[in-house]
Amino acid sequence: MKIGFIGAGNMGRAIANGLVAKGVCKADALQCISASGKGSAIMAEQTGARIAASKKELIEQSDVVVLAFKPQHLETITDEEAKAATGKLVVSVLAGRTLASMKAVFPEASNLVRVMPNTPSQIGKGVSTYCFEQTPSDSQQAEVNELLASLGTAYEVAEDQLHVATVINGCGPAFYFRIGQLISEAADARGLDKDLALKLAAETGIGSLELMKASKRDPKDLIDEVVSPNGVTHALLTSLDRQGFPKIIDQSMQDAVDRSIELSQSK
Ligand SMILES: NC(=O)C1=CN([C@@H]2O[C@H](COP(=O)(O)OP(=O)(O)OC[C@H]3O[C@@H](n4cnc5c(N)ncnc54)[C@H](O)[C@@H]3O)[C@@H](O)[C@H]2O)C=CC1
Ligand SMILES: O=C(O)[C@@H]1CCC=N1
Repeated sequence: MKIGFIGAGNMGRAIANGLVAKGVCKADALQCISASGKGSAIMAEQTGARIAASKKELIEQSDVVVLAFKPQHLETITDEEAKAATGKLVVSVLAGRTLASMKAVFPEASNLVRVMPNTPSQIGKGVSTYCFEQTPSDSQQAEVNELLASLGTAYEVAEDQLHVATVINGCGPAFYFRIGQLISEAADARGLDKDLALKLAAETGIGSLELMKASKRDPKDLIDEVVSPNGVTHALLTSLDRQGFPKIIDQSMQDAVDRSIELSQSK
């Protein structure tokens, strides 16, 4: 499978690295192009991908075209470039950009896939959500399965669910990193070494979330196992609730969903 990346920033490189690491794509089957040439130079160095001379050439020489630039730039694809995608599978990771807006730009593509991946794909621990524009052929489904499996796990969702899914799995890593950052800063301020605090936070996070996933138990039951009556966890959770933590989570998710909807309506 020959894959071409238009855009070679954080996400494009995370995917390309995953593909090469899992052997889905040999380096000589990968191409990339970026706006300034900086991202594509890094991707080329990391993966062995070839840097294409133009987007048109990249599209012509790829079986699958991955759009990995900023959502606002979808309409910078020219008619000539779009024509080169006739009969090809076009995969977009552009947050908020709908299948309809992709179809308007790439009317002759064989099929379109909208994917929301995340940065842990860099280490094969990503999770992606995705939807097809048309019911995929067996080979299209197989190609997308193979591509996404190289990044981690993947779940198909209806397109109208992608706004919420984006916040959970696309933005989610930043949420957990922010928690780690705040915990380590608070620990440091109270005399615990910052690096040790970050390790403790990361390993506790990994262990707790693995337990939640493996046990399939209601998070409330898992919380109850930790809380001792009037103990330390009780103090922590009561303080969080008193300060409006549930409302903060709910409102911040709404604000992010609203931004995703806004992006889907923008040109
Ligand atoms: N960073 C993340 O965690 C995630 C990002 N995404 C999506 O991935 C896309 C890329 O995001 P990042 O990699 O974080 O951004 P980035 O800023 O790191 O990379 C963007 C890349 O696109 C290139 N580019 C800019 N304008 C271009 C144009 N007109 N034609 C071709 N290439 C162009 C840039 O040179 C750069 O290589 C965005 O649409 C974002 O919504 C989706 C899921 C997660
Ligand atoms: O911040 C963004 O818009 C993208 C989508 C999910 C992660 N990064």
